[in-house]
Amino acid sequence: MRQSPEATPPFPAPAATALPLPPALPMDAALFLDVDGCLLPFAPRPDAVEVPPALLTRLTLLQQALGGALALVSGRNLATLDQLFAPQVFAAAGLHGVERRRLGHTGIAGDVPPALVRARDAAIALIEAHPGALVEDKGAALGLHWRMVAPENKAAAELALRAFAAGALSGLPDYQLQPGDHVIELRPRHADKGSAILAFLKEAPFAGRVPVFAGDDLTDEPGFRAVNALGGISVLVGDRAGSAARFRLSDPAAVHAWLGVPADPNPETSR
Ligand SMILES: O=P(O)(O)OC[C@H]1O[C@H](O[C@H]2O[C@H](CO)[C@@H](O)[C@H](O)[C@H]2O)[C@H](O)[C@@H](O)[C@@H]1O
Repeated sequence: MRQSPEATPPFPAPAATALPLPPALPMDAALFLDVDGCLLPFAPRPDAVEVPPALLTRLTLLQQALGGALALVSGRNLATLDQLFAPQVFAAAGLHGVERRRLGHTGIAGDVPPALVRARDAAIALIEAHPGALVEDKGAALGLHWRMVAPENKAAAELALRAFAAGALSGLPDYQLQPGDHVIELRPRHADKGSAILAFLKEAPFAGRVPVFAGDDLTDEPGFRAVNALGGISVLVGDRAGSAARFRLSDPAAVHAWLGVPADPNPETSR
């Protein structure tokens, strides 16, 4: 995976592949799971992902076995997470920790500043010049994607979208850039995945349990640091260098195996 300039550590980082496999999931875990790139393999577009039935069944069983202490912690918004994982409803943090909802509670959606609406409209106009690029309107956050741009045009599209996002940020004082896998996002900066995990851990049924968090991308790093500080289990998915995670799984299929999802007899449908 190519790293964004924002992610470049100031010193050579240990190879991610040197990290050990995580231990078996403790039954007193408070389990926090990133979605894209961790539970689900990447798809060409944000709306092209599907949750395999076996994964949904296993997450539901784990939620029960852990006394409800399982939460999705994602860059997607809560409404999209609920659509993806329907008919199940999980405790969840959305928009990289900005939205948070305990089971049985209603999540609070962030306000959408007018400058973000203007940025969305300008981004929609901009991507006309970059076929394959797309704008993901997440309400209080905005994703600019270039995964589907033709290989020969990808670098130019990435450059243009990153420059556009950096420019739009100047009109959004409470926002920050969130680099991700073939995406740059504008999102509120008052929360992150670490603060969301810490907030869950102050409440039942998460409080007093061993925090466990698996994720793949830069947005997951604050979550890894929060879990590490509490002596929990942080699991990098993939081989991104410079992660604070202490354990590693190679891909979503390995995450499924670790979580106890029965193997798919037809792997093409779940990868
Ligand atoms: O925190 P996550 O649950 O990992 O969400 C991070 C972003 O994931 C989505 O984008 C990524 O996945 C797409 C579907 O596989 C892919 O097409 C895209 O290239 C990836 O960047 C989602 O669309 C974003 O809103 C999330 O912030």
